[in-house]
Amino acid sequence: MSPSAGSVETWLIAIKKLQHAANETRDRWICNQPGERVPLKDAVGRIALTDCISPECTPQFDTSAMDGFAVSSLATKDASLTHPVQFRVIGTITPGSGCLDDSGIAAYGMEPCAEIMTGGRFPDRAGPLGQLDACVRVEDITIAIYGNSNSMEQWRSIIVTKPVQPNAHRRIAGNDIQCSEVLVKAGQRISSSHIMPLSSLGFQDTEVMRKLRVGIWSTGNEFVTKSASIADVNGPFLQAASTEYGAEADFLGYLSDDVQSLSQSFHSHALSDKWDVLITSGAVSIGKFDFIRAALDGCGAKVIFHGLNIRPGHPVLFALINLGNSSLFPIFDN
Ligand SMILES: Nc1nc2c(c(=O)[nH]1)N[C@H]1C(S)=C(S)[C@@H](COP(=O)(O)OP(=O)(O)OC[C@H]3O[C@@H](n4cnc5c(N)ncnc54)[C@H](O)[C@@H]3O)O[C@H]1N2
Ligand code: MOO
Repeated sequence: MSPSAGSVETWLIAIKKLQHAANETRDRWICNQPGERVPLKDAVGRIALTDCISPECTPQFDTSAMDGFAVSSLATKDASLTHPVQFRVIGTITPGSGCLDDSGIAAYGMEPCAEIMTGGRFPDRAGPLGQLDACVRVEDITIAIYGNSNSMEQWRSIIVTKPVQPNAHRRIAGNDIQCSEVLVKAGQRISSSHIMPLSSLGFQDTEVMRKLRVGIWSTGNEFVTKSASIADVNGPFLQAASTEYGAEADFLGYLSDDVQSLSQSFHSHALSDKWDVLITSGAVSIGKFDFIRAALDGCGAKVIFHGLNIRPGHPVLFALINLGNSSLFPIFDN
């Protein structure tokens, strides 16, 4: 059957048929193939084989969103320029430094505060007026230094002249990622934006499906015999586009305009199971030398569509060959 005006399908219907065939092939076969483990740096563009589940929450504990001082917000509720509140600095917390080191440091009757850097763990400490629950930014306070700079007696205090809101600049544990959250779903294409959450939870590699293997031919005696100076543009393009979409692409060479040899090439390549998808360009219209359809019919392929109401690309054809597992998807050229 040639792609006559009566047999053409709409683009939308063709895409649905294509997706249906692709989903069936994936569910029936590709998902059951063994995957491979790749380091995160090589995972972008690959399809996740399994769900990546967060083993814990991040941040694991409350952290500061600003560089400043952890104070009791309650102690600042009446703070003003005329009634400043003073806190004594009892230590410094940096990211990774863990809990506040409290070896002998005391506030000596004054409200305590802890210097805290962005990403530092909120101290589990309370002063007389309550828990050090909020961070006041370093630019919002005044620092006073007491004592002799040459002696161990030196100590610092901060002066707060405005109320600090409860939990100000405090990132709550689990705010970024919850425990058991799905970071990447099986079947999802991994993008660079997945790498940060995966890294933050200690993933160094991930399990992905093996790459789809695509075999590509260009057809036409003009390429086989090199009789004319016509450059093959579809072959290089289809390899590049397949690679861009995450496949492993092999260029299989040039096919001549001959039904028998076309049919034989399809048969042997589909049977080999070396490729998941075979793509041809050319010989798919209704010209005297357009033998793709006859060759496919000759090797028992099931044509899903041949001819769409689009221009350019009207004679495009999609077929499934069930000899091995390959789908054959010849496309037009012009
Ligand atoms: N008092 C103020 N504090 C902050 C202000 C501000 O205006 N006033 N701005 C905040 C904003 S906004 C940002 S953004 C951060 C920028 O901080 P830095 O670029 O100086 O980064 P660090 O302080 O070194 O680190 C912050 C945090 O990020 C963690 N970190 C750093 N590198 C990595 C890495 N490669 N992988 C994972 N995590 C990393 C680090 O351990 C800290 O936890 O400043 C705010 N503070
Ligand atoms: O510059 Mo910061 O990124 O607002 O958090």
